[in-house]
Order: sequence, then structure tokens, then C-alpha cells
Amino acid sequence: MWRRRVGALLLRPRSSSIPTPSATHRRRHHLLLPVSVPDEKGPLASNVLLLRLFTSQAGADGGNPRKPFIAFVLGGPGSGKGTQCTRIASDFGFAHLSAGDLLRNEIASGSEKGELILDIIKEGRIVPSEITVELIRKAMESTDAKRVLIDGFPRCEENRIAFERITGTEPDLVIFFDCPEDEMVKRLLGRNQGRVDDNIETIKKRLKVFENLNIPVVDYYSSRGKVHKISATGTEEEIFGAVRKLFASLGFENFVFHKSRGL
Ligand SMILES: Nc1ncnc2c1ncn2[C@@H]1O[C@H](COP(=O)(O)OP(=O)(O)O)[C@@H](O)[C@H]1O
Ligand SMILES: Nc1ccn([C@@H]2O[C@H](COP(=O)(O)OP(=O)(O)O)[C@@H](O)[C@H]2O)c(=O)n1
Ligand SMILES: [Mg+2]
Repeated sequence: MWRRRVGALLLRPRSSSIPTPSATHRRRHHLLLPVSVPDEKGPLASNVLLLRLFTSQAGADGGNPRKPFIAFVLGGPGSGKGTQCTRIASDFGFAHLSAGDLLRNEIASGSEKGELILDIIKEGRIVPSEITVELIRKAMESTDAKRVLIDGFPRCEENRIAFERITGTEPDLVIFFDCPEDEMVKRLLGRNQGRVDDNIETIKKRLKVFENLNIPVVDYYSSRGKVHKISATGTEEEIFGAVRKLFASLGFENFVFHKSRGL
């Protein structure tokens, strides 16, 4: 497997206590590559990425040839994680693993575990980490993709710790879609996919679980300089504009863009 120590991908941290490499470092160290990353607080604020030092084969260049580039995609229920992941997958060649879809597939398989999962999802609670991590691990093993989006995971600290323990790795990047609650509720009530948890009672519980259990995970990765927050209000297209800029700034090629130019 691609078990190894994951190097640092230094995005601008939310917390100002985390040092950003200085301009002197940038000049002295050819491995430090300055790039601009869009930031909701200001246009194209400057960030510095330790791009060549980082982890995996599938970034702009270099890295460990065995480990895929892993991006966790987080955000509240209805913030648009799945919608944006579909776009990232097709434009930037990522495999899209949705934790919720993997759990729903397990329910559909009719397994004993599926019954337990269904009860938990109906309640808006979090499925035991061993179950979810095992599904994600298997899905990762069955893809040879070099870039993987893990959508809706980790949902809590227990999820995060179990993932790190079982896979022996960490994400290279964490994208956090930031969306106001009233907008998330509106979207969930209009989602219309026949989901057992898209009703107002369960939505209220999911929002509490998000605040209490998922935000601490975002804070943890922020403190490690891995989080890139994207405002999730506006049209799907506007949000994808910010996403596209982020991936371009990380050195990922946009396949659709190149195809449209016959490249
Ligand atoms: N920017 C947007 N504006 C309005 N509706 C959106 C937007 N992005 C997604 N949606 C819709 O909101 C609902 C929830 O989106 P989804 O991608 O499933 O979110 P999540 O995976 O975070 O729960 C879906 O019906 C989707 O079509
Ligand atoms: N890591 C995860 C992801 C989802 N889930 C469960 O699956 C439900 C649906 O997750 P989802 O990611 O499909 O939901 P959305 O945020 O996309 O609306 C969650 O409310 C949890 O009950 C979980 O227990 N653990
Ligand atoms: Mg989803």
C-alpha cells in the first residue's frame, strides 16, 4: 500500500500562529514554490506551497509514486460537496469517493451492517468509524487513480483518527465548503433524491452533529495548514470558479480546459 509519512502541503493556515515560509526562505530554497490561491477575504491573496516537498505522485510534479494525492472534502450537509466533487473529478481527473454513497451502497447490498447503517443515517448520527474507514479503504484499493477526493469524511475526530491509524496516511489537502445554515436547509429540502435523512427533523440533527463533531476536524487540519476554505454561496458555477483556481494553483491540469482547446 501507499503507507508512508505524508509530507507537508503548506496552505495559508487559518490560524496566524502557524508560520508561513518567508520570502528569504523562498529565495534560498528552490523547493518552495510561491503561488497565488484565491481567498474569500481578498482577491488572489498570496500563498506559499511546499509543492515539491509534498507527498504524492499526483500533484503538479514529483513525490511518492505509490501514494495517491488525497483531498478530503468537508462542509455541512447540503453545502454542495457532492456537486463540486463531481466537477473536480471530471475536470481534474480525480476519483470521487463519497462516504455517504459508500454507506448507502452497503445498505442497498442488504448486509447486516447495512441495517445498522440505515438506523444511524435516519437519526443523522455518525456510523462507527471502523465501518466507514473499511469501506473507504476498500474503495481506494480498488481504484488505481492517482488523485482521490474523499467526500463527507472525516465527520468527527474519531473518523479522522481511525483513517490515519488504518491507512497510515493523512490528506494532502482539505477543502472546506463554508455555507450558511439557512442555505443548507433550503438545498437539502429541495434535493429530491428520496433520501431518508433529507427531512427537517433529521436535518436539524445533522446540523448539530456538523457543528459539534465536524467543525473540530476542520479546526484540527487548519492548525496543520491543510485547509482551504471556499465560500459555498452563489451559483454552482461561481463556486466551481474558486475551486478551479485552487486546483490550478496547486499545479493540477484542467483536462476539460485542455480538451476544449484540442490539446
Ligand atoms: N451552488 C448551489 N446553489 C444552489 N443549489 C445547489 C448548489 N450546489 C448544489 N446545490 C444543490 O443543493 C443540494 C445539495 O447539494 P450536494 O452537492 O448534494 O451537497 P452535499 O453533498 O454537501 O450534501 C443538491 O440538490 C444540489 O443540486
Ligand atoms: N463519514 C461519514 C459520512 C456519512 N455518514 C452518515 O451518512 C449520512 C449522509 O452523509 P452524506 O455525506 O451523504 O451527506 P451530505 O452531507 O452529502 O448531505 C450522514 O448524515 C451520516 O449519518 C457517516 O456516518 N460518516
Ligand atoms: Mg453529499
